[in-house]
Amino acid sequence: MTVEYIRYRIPGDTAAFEQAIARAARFLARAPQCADYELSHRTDQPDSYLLRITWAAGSGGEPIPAFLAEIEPYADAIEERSRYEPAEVAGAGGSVPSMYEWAGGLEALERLTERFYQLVPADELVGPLFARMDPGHPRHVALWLAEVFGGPDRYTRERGGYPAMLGHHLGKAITEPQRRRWVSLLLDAADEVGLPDDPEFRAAFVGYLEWGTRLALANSQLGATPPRQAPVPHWGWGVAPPYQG
Ligand code: HEM
Repeated sequence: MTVEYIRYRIPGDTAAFEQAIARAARFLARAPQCADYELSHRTDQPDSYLLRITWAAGSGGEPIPAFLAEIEPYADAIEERSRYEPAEVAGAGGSVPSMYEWAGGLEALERLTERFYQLVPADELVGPLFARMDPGHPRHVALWLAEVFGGPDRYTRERGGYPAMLGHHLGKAITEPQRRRWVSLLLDAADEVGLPDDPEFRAAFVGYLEWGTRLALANSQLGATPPRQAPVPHWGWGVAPPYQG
């Protein structure tokens, strides 16, 4: 993930500038390589603006021609344009903890997946799928969940990110009863290891599991052609944005 900052000084019509950026932003909103964006202006210098664009992990921030065409008239007003990579220090601030923090961090997610993969082998529906499971599997899935729920991006850096995760499911032909059992066993494990059981956390947690397992099922069917490249999804407390094709 990279974050691009574009700092503008607009001596003239700031309303026209904001409208131009709003038009340009429609193209950011539709671009899969854009994870987030925000325009703000300096409190003590209202003609000084900062456009922040967060490029999705693994995307490289490929140019978006329609977006660039809209901001082109303000090219001379750019005072600084630079890209940053997030360092290790990150958080959501004091107001809203990430689901990762709320769950208890990596240690709690590892307890969850360790217990889950103790339950799995004995299960007649999903056990056979995991017969040749890599011994590091519980830890790898914990790293994935950590990244999804707002923790460090270690699955991307250490395990190959979305393409690797997808590769593990391709051709497995997961059935709906297996999917349901997978979710059910994971929730049993969540209760057993004492993951937070408040309504808000569990609603968001189950929301991700439903979404993720339904994708895993679809992607695992013979002949499925899921996207081979995509960022690791980031799941938060609210609802998922609408699927726009
Ligand atoms: C939210 C849903 C899911 C998540 C987050 C998830 C996560 C993962 C991850 C991260 C891996 C790769 C681990 C590694 O890097 O070594 C993996 C592999 C795998 N997953 Fe899933 N998975 C999900 C759903 C499912 C479902 C529903 C099934 C089957 C019922 C399934 C079966 C498997 C199998 C068989 C492997 C390969 C295990 C091995 O042989 O090492 N997954 N999963």
